[in-house]
Amino acid sequence: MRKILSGLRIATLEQTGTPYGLIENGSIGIDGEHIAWVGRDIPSDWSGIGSQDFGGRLATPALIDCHTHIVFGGNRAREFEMRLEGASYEEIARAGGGIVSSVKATNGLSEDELVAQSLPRLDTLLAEGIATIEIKSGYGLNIEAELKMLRVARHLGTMRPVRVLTSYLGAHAVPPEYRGRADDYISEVALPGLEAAHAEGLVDAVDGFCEGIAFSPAQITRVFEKAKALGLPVKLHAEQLSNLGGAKLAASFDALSADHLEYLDEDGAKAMAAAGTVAVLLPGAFYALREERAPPVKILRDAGVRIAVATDCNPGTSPLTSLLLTMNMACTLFRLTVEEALAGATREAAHALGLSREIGTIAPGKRAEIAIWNAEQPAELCYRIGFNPLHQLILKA
Ligand SMILES: O=C(O)CC[C@@H]1NC(=O)NC1=O
Ligand SMILES: [Fe+3]
Repeated sequence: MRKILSGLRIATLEQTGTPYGLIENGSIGIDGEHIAWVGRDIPSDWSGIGSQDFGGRLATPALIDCHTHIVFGGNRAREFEMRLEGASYEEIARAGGGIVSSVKATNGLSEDELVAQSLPRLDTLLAEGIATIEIKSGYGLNIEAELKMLRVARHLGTMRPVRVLTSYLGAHAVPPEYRGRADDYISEVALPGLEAAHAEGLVDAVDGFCEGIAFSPAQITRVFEKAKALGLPVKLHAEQLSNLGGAKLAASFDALSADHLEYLDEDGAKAMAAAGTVAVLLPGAFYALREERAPPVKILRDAGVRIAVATDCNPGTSPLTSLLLTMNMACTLFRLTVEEALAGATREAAHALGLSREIGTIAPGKRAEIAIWNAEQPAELCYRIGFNPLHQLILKA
């Protein structure tokens, strides 16, 4: 089936030299699930095809949230209060709270209950024009529970018109029963869990948390070696609270992305640029933890590192279910330009998921996943705080 979308200001996000790859008063030809053409003039062989006029509205690629932990049970509102009373995120984690408390809440739920608790977060995100989302495990921390989380993520993708990419995050935190024995946890849970998840077709990428309160570069290396042996791409939570060289380690495995990066240095940025590893910035966690050190955006720009932005939706450091607000935070807190923030939630997010051939810009051959906004300027998508101007999400002809 063919269809023409006309009367649009099209922010293609193609890197044409024109800001946003913008096409004024443009049209988009859709053939089935793919874009056939984009431009100001309708090709002659499309003259008899039905056209829908959008009266000058802004069109962008459908949004992509490339870093979320939306599958989890319970909430961490009490920790929010503890932080208001002066406790730090790390103190709470070392005292047995943090990720481990979400593990207890998650492992007490059945697969159906976990789906039911995660679906409202997915629906809230999708309402803002998202067509692709990455969902991590990491709140199970035993083999069966990690598999359950990934099955829930896969199931969510069958319940809504969304593409779900899963990331195995068994190396998220050391559970209490392995306290002081992180290497044993990697040997007895994280690695066999990854093998089992891969065997069941549940894993699209492998992630880890490289931090003093989580896993060392050497322990992450063991997980990444296993991922490599299984032919799986990797990504890494790196340099969030300190610099352990996680970004450089990720780049050495040609990682799809290194995420957070508040403590990234020039050496790490250069390694990321050389490997094509995308910097995924997560302003929700920076905001929620009231961090004072922002990611070194100038170093990333100067090194030529691709920059994506994502919600990092999780119960502890970023209970954020708005990619539009994330884009606003990326501009306001990290000083990204509007074009960088919008590219970060489309084109660059696609690169962070290894999907840049299929999605992330409006161009012939790409998937016909297009967000139409009640807006004219791309900046309207970033400057508002808590307003959703989505008019319509197009997913095929
Ligand atoms: O606190 C949580 O529940 C997750 C925190 C989240 N995970 C991670 O590796 N970094 C984060 O900010
Ligand atoms: Fe995260």
